[in-house]
Amino acid sequence: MGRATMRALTLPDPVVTFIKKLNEAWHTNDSLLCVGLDPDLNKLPVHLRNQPDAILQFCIAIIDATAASACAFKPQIAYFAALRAEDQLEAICEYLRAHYPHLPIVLDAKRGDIGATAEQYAREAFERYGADAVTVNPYMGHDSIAPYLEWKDRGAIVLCRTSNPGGSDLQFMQIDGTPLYQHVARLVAEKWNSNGQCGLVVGATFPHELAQVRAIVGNMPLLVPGIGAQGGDVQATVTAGKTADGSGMMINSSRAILYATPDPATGEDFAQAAQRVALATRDEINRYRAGAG
Ligand SMILES: O=c1ccn([C@@H]2O[C@H](COP(=O)(O)O)[C@@H](O)[C@H]2O)c(=O)[nH]1
Repeated sequence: MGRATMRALTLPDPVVTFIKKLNEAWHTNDSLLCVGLDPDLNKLPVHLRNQPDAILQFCIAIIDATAASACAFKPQIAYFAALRAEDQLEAICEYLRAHYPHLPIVLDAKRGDIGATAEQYAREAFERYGADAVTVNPYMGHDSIAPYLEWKDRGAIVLCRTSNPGGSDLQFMQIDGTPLYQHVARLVAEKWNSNGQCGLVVGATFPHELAQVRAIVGNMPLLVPGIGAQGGDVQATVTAGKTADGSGMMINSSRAILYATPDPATGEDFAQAAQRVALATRDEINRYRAGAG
């Protein structure tokens, strides 16, 4: 298990809010790239696959290789839960806090439930994993989000216009002549964000909608998945979603970075390949941040 076995529990500094940490990460690393941690055992290099802590070793190698190019890390909880590897996710979050305390951890869990259950989900994200922010589903309304907002120093990132094609089924429904995703954006910006801790998920696969959301929510941070494996256009994404100072987004890429190795059969150089792609993606994003506005 290497360095991560020696962990003592450290939690995020309560006076450093998610938003402050994210702002500093954008500037310190000159990056809007969020590296997604979606470990799929079948895609891991063969020399790691049969090890009991394969997920942990793989993710730590990816983190060390890409941290200098990233503004955040986004572990997707399903990849860990499906493999009964939540203990490895805990160790990964602990490792991130210990070695890269300036980079926010965004737990992608897309939780949504009644308030009493949401309280437990919030504890899971913020206490168990020590995440700086968690993704949540707005479908059940304000009382299902309120327990996350009680954690004033952490972020709640609300699904708004998701990157998948089927997102249009509901998110494009017209209500009073306006699509539902815009109602969500307005609701979060004007009501739910009273403590300034909210963000929105908007897919890079829909740059037009990304621009619409940016116009509604001002400088609110947006988590933007959909470049890389999903084919979203980087230039269109940055142009549509950046704030006046050329920041405002965590543009996520998972598979394109995690499985960048040219030889998945041996995969010995997977971390180097990930480093190369992360750096190139960060630089490509940065090319379109200049001349912001
Ligand atoms: O609208 C959404 C919301 C979340 N995701 C998540 O982001 C990553 C994308 O992975 P890639 O390999 O870069 O496609 C993944 O964890 C999704 O669950 C999203 O894609 N779209």
